[in-house]
Amino acid sequence: MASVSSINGVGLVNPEQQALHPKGFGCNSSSQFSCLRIPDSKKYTKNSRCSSTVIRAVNANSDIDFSDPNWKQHYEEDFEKRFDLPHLTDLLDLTPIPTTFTHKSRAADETKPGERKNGYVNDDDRALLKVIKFASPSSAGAECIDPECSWVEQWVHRAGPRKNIYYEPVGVKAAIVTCGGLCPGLNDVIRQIVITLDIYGVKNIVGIPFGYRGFYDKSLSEIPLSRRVVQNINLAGGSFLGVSRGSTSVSNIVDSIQARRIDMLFVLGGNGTHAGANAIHEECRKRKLKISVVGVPKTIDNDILLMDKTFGFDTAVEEAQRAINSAYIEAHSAYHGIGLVKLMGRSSGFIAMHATLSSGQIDVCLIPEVPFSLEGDYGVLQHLEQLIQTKGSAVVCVAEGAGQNLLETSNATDASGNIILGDIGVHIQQKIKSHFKGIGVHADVKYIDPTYMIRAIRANASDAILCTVLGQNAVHGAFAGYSGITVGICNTHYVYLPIPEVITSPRCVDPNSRMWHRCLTATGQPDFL
Ligand SMILES: Nc1ncnc2c1ncn2[C@@H]1O[C@H](COP(=O)(O)OP(=O)(O)OP(=O)(O)O)[C@@H](O)[C@H]1O
Ligand SMILES: O=P(O)(O)OC[C@H]1O[C@](O)(CO)[C@@H](O)[C@@H]1O
Ligand SMILES: [Mg+2]
Repeated sequence: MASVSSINGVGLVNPEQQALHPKGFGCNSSSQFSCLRIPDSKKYTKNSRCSSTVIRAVNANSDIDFSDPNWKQHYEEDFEKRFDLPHLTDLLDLTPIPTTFTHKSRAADETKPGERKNGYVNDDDRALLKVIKFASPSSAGAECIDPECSWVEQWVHRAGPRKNIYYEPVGVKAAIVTCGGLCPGLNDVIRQIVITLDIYGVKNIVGIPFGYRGFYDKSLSEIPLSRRVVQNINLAGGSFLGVSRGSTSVSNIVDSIQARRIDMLFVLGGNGTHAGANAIHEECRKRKLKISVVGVPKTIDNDILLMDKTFGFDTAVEEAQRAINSAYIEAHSAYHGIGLVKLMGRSSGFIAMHATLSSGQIDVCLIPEVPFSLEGDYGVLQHLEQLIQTKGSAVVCVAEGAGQNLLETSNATDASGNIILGDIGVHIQQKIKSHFKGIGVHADVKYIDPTYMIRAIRANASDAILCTVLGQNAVHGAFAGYSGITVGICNTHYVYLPIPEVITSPRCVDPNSRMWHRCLTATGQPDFL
């Protein structure tokens, strides 16, 4: 179990600075390099956008002395410490009790005591975070730690129910809160957390309404939750509890948690929400409270580090197909038709990239991680001109965070401090229209912005499964006595991760990755610079 000092604080809200601050997570690493430590100076770059410059592994590890024959051992030990999970017993003297969580397997113990089917996970079980051994730094998408690209083992903690727990379920009050923007699957996670708590024997379960606001807005009351209440909530999109952006000081939130006598807090949200959850966890530790704070990462943007994917992403990609297909049909049915679809993705182009790959109908995919020009010989407009000449139509997919350098920025922020982006979709639409008018060529431009429609729907089957497992594991993590952790899926295995490790920056598409290259192969688009 971790000592406080082994947890990298990554500049989260400190006690002096607890009020919310403007932020715009600089996109400093890609999925490929996500496990590597980002130099402190590069963390939480205020209001910077997702950069196309991926920090290559070797640069990120420039503080390692590779001439030391034991560097790998040091790295692996350091990694183990970084991914150690904060536990209530780090600060409190607690005695575990046998778990109350069992599967309903009849003959279980009495006949074969050694063969219980309840399958508890051992605290020392680990999952391997990275599974490819790159032969050379020049291998496509290589993630290297040293210049030779040696094999280094990086293990993270396996999620699941433990044999011993640190709470007597009957006395537990558990709370669930959903923050940030909407995301398909929020209700599935809420539902599964309630059901799993119920199986442990927890009777006092509440929802905090409208995100962190529910902790300080006196006009909002807790929502009692039970199996019966949540039974069908997964059939609808949105959040049964409501969401919000913006907040009060962490100290006020923890005062509220204490006043409500909450023992376990399940926090569903993106990187901002997780920064808040970690700050709440740190404040609880400071006050020596026996409270477990467990996150469940939520974002259609898929921009949380280290995870295969976050829930809601699959659904978003699937729903985006409807918009892309409409744009394609409009474009192909019109004389010189150009379809343009804007998809969400503030810092990362995962939705745009995957929707492009999935649809097979996109000619140009534009994402925040890859800079592009509209004008000029190599610009997007010139390429569209060629497509109109050769194919007679074209379809463009753009992520909302793409090409922000082409727009005038206001520096305005939302209630959570996220920069309000310029509308790249409208900008490109106007540019296409004026370009074709300027060259005297007819073009029929149809712009579709399905962003909120994509976010508000219910989870598809694959996301619903992910939500179910994450919800269960969140509860197992809290009963196991962990706090300041989040749940995720790494290489198809379910794991617990210390919150700071997943929010040092948004996860971004690596322009050198095989996936982006596959996307380029699918569209046939050139570089636009
Ligand atoms: N650094 C921080 N410390 C404490 N609380 C934070 C921090 N950043 C954001 N929050 C709070 O977390 C909540 C959600 O943050 P935010 O609006 O950025 O959404 P998010 O969790 O990043 O999700 P989304 O993916 O929808 O943007 C807000 O109530 C916000 O005030
Ligand atoms: O309009 P809202 O609710 O602030 O949310 C918009 C943001 O939500 C996200 O989907 C993240 O959840 C971003 O891609 C987008 O910028
Ligand atoms: Mg966010």
